[in-house]
Amino acid sequence: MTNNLDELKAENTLKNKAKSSWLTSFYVGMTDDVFSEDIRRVFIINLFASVGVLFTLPLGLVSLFEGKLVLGCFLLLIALLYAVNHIYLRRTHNHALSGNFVIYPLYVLMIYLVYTGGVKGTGHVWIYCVPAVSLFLHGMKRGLIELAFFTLALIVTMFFTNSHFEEFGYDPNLKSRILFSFIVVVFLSGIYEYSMSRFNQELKETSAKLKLVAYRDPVTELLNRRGMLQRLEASSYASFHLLLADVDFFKRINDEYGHEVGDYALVELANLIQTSLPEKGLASRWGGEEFLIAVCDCNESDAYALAELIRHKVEKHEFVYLDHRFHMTLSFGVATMNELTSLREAMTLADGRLYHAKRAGRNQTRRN
Ligand SMILES: Nc1nc2c(ncn2[C@@H]2O[C@H](COP(=O)(O)OP(=O)(O)OP(=O)(O)O)[C@@H](O)[C@H]2O)c(=O)[nH]1
Repeated sequence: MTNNLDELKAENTLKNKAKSSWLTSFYVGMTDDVFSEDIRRVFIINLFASVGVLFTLPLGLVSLFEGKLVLGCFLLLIALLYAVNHIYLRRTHNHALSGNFVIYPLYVLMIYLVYTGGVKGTGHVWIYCVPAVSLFLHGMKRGLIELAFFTLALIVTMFFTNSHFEEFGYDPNLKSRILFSFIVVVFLSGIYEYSMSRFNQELKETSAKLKLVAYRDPVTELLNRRGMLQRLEASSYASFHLLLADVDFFKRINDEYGHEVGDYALVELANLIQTSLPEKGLASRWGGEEFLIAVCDCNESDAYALAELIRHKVEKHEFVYLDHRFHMTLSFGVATMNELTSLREAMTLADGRLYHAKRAGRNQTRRN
C-alpha cells in the first residue's frame, strides 16, 4: 500500500516537471484542464498578443523611422496594449475582456491600414489574420457576426471613401480581389473553427470518460484507490481522519453464495457507508473488500464515532439477494493525518490498527 503511495507521488512530480515553463506562461498557469474552452482562449489570446507585439513593435519603429508618425504611434500603442493585456490576463484570468482588448484594436488597425495603404501600400495584406483571430476568440456565432461587420467596413473603406489606396497605382480589380479572397479566408477559417470546436468537444467527453474509468470503481461506483489518493493529496485540509474498513470473512460470502452475491454485498456496503458520511466525507473502495473513508472538520472522537456508527449499521443490516439472506460485519482501523503525521504514515497506522482489530476478533474499531 505504501509503495503505491510512493509510486503515485513520484508519477505526479514527474508530470509537474514535464510541464514546460513557456507553455505554463501562455496558459497563465491554468493548465489543469487543457481541453476547457476557457483555457484554450487564454492560450490563444496570449499567443496572439505575443506574436502581435513581435510584429507591431518593429513595424511601429520602422514607420516612425520612415516619418509615418500616426501609423508608427498607432502600432506602438497596440504593442503596448498587447503587452499590458498579458499582465492583466495573468492577474485576473478574465479572458473575455482581455480578448476584446486584442480583437477590437485589431479591427480598427486593419481598417486604418487599408484606408491609408500602410507602409508602401502593403497595409491590406495584413487583413487575412483577422478571421482566424476573431473566430478563435469569439466563437462561431459572435465571430461570424463581427466578421460580417468588418467586411462591411472593408467595403465602405475601399469602395466608398477617398482612401489613399488609389495612390499606389494598383490594378482597379485589386479591390474586388482583396474582398473576395478575404471572404474565402473567412469561409475556410469558419470551417476550421467548427471542426476544431467539435474535435475539442469530443476530446473533452473522452477525457471525462477516461477520468471516470481511472478514478472510479466500476462495481461500487465509489472512488477507487487512485481517485482517493488524488483527492487526498490535492486536499487543502492540513488534517483529516482516515477510517480503513475491511469486511470480515468476505471469502465465505463468495464461497457460499457465489461471486455475483459477493459483488452485490460490496455495492450494498458502499451504499451503507456513503449514506452515513458527513458533508465533507469521502469514501473509496481501497482494495478488494477494503474501504477507505476520509473525514475532516471533526476531532478524533468524532471520527471514531463515525466508524462505530457505520460498523453497527452494517452489523444490523440484512443483506438480501434473491432467496439469500445473510449478515456481514466490518473491522476498522482509524488514524489521523496532520502536521505531525503524513498521509503515508497515517495510512500505515490505520492499516496496523485494522490488523489489530482483525487479530482481536473482528467486528470492532481500533484507534490505537
Ligand atoms: N465478489 C467479489 N469478491 C471479491 C472482490 N474483490 C475481492 N474479493 C474477494 O474477497 C475475498 C477476500 O478474502 P480474504 O482476504 O481471505 O479476507 P476475508 O475472507 O474477508 O477474511 P478477513 O479479512 O481475514 O476477515 C477473496 O475471496 C476475494 O476473492 C470483488 O470485486 N468481488
